[in-house]
This record gives sequence, C-alpha cells and structure tokens, in this order.
Amino acid sequence: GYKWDKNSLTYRIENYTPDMSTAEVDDSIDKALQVWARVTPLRFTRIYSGTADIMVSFGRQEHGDFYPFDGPDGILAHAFPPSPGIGGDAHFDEDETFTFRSDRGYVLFLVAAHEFGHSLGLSHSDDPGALMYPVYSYSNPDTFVLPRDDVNGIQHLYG
Ligand SMILES: CC(C)C[C@H](C(=O)NO)C(=O)N[C@@H](CC(=O)O)C(=O)NCc1ccccc1
Ligand SMILES: [Ca+2]
Ligand SMILES: [Zn+2]
Ligand SMILES: [Zn+2]
Repeated sequence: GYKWDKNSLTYRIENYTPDMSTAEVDDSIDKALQVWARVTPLRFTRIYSGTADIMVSFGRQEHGDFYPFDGPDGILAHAFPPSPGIGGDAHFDEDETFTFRSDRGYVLFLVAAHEFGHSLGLSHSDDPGALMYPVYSYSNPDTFVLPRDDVNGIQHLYG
C-alpha cells in the first residue's frame, strides 16, 4: 500500500554503528520518529525481539536486499514504503560516518528522520528546504523544526 492502515507502529533497532554510543543511536532513532509522531496520529513503540513494522539496521555493500550500498558517501541509507515484510524497514550505510550532534559526518537523527519519511509513505520533495529533499544538508538537530512541505506531505497521508 502507500500508507500504513494503522496508527500504532512498532520499531526495532537490530544492530548499531560503532560511530556513536548505543545511547546516542537510540536517542537519534527515537527523536527521528517523534518528528513524524508530533504532526500525525502515528505512535511508535520500540520492541527488542521479533519482527517490527520498522526494522532499523546498519549494513554495508550487499546487505540482504537487492539494493546494495556503495561505500563512503553517495547513498547514505534507504527505506521501504509501507507494506508487510520489508516495508517500512530502514537501512543505513555502515560505510558512512554517522554523528550525534556534530557537523562532521552525517547526523544520524537527520538521516533517520528522512528515511522514516519514506517508511511512512513519503517520496522525495523538490523543495530544497524540505527534509524529504533528496540530498542531505546539515542542520542543528537541537533546533530542528519539520519544514512545512513535509508537514503537508505527511498530513496529506495521515492528517
Ligand atoms: C536513491 C536513494 C536510494 C538515495 C538515498 C535516499 O534518498 N534514501 O532515502 C540517499 O541516500 N540519498 C542521499 C543523497 C544522494 O544519494 O544523492 C542522501 O543524502 N539521503 C539522505 C538524506 C537526504 C536528505 C535529508 C536527510 C538525509
Ligand atoms: Ca554510501
Ligand atoms: Zn537495504
Ligand atoms: Zn530519500
């Protein structure tokens, strides 16, 4: 389908990047989901075993689907639109350097928030200020506000 037919979704962090502490990864993923929960009826519950709607993992090159990663830079991550199975899952390229708050490397919170947009059914935006714009650009995670284009997009699906 093009959207989830339920508002309560589960997520599971399957593995961790060595670039950050586990607490920083957990916080980045949680905050990235909150970005979308704040403007929709969607609610996210973390589970620690079994299959979640949104399975979060780090991998490099060939990592189990037909979309191998490409080494440092280029593709940073990808996520699958809503559906059973791999739908909703978000994969992060382990050959990137992910960071918590620094502008050196890619801020995991920002990349994850973008990927979860895809996990919820959003495509890319042509608005250069949008989170769903195809190319990453650094912004301070502490002052991040979801741009209007993205709010409109997600509320069009789940508003
Ligand atoms: C064709 C897809 C698989 C490209 C892939 C992407 O959009 N994933 O959601 C990706 O990693 N795009 C790069 C840019 C690129 O490959 O040219 C990116 O920076 N995506 C992550 C991103 C984009 C905007 C804001 C935050 C994070
Ligand atoms: Ca890459
Ligand atoms: Zn993948
Ligand atoms: Zn994308």
